[in-house]
Amino acid sequence: MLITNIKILANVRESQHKLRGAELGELPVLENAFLKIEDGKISDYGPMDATPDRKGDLDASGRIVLPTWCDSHTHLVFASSRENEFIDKIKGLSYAEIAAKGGGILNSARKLRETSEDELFEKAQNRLEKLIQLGTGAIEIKSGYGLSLEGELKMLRVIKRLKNSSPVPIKATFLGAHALPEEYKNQREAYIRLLIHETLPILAKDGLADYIDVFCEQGFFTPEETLEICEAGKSFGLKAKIHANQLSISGGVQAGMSVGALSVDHLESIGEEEIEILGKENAPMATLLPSAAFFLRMAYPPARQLIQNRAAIALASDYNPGSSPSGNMNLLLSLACIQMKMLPEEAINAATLNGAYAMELENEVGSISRGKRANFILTRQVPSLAYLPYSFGENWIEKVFINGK
Ligand SMILES: N=CN[C@@H](CCC(=O)O)C(=O)O
Ligand SMILES: [Zn+2]
Repeated sequence: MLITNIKILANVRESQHKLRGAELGELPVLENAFLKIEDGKISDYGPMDATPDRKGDLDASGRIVLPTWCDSHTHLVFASSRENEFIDKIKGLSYAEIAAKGGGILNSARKLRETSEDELFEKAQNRLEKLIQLGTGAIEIKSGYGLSLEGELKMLRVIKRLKNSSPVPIKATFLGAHALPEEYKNQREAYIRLLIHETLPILAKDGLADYIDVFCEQGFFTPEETLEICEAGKSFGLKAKIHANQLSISGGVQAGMSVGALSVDHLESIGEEEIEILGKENAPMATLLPSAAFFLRMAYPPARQLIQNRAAIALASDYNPGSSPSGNMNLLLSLACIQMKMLPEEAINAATLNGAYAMELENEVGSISRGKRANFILTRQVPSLAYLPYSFGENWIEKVFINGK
């Protein structure tokens, strides 16, 4: 397939690396370009005057082509929505107060227990199909609503089925340490032992997870526990992706740095020390989830300061029923620009190439590069790239291509 007369072909890269600091603002584009796809992969691209066949199969005049979104942090597998808590929040209860009275993650865990594996799979598959139509072309999905040996394995098996049935690449993360389950209320150590000595060996043997995650937060898991769990994951070959500094300065960034995490995610509550750590060359990806801050009416992560200090930033949806009941990456792009003052180029890089790095999928997706999957978005006729985050809520997508289809 040959697409011709593309007004702007965005994020075109012959070579690449993880984008830090000012590099996030550099989005390579080609104007009046063509894109060629063979066997589901990008085989060529270039300026229109360099193509011998100017007719092509699809005329993209006036329209932009950009890589699909790489959503590196989601909780896509869950049993049901939690709009009753949404009402509680409107009435003034905080996320922590809702969690303390048995809502939140524990509420989702109760519902998951009553839901069959097949039903969970169908619901998640349905959500994933909708996300693909909204431009998501690679995704990470966490467990963490099982909170028992059987429950966590059930979630991870659902994610494995999604991997096998979906056309987009998927990474699975074990988040058994998402909350202390009710039955273990007064037995933290026993629950951590269950995660490390019983659950991890089984899921590793069955190849059910790529990464390990811990909710490192006051009232959830301490930095010491986070380290212990992540080190155990590491011994089974699972790199860490940590829920860090969402509700408080939790020590999650330091834990992530010391365990060599692939990413530390959230970062609504960070200070100078954490920002400095994240600017180091070997620091984990700082994954920002502005739709969770939006939904919970919390302060947004300090994206500008992070960029100034050379952090590598990815943007992800955090799609989950409690703090971000939307996986819409287009809206997220607008939130990143409007609320965190990221420039459109920075936000697009963070939601594509850096998102791919946060899932170790950088050789498959995240940019328009020869040999990568032909996963890209074709927009409707739009005036410019900046129009995409500017026109928040508008559906400017004409078509989403996955593996060239
Ligand atoms: N903060 C922890 N986990 C999710 C929320 C999960 C839930 O509320 O169900 C998050 O990333 O925001
Ligand atoms: Zn999350």
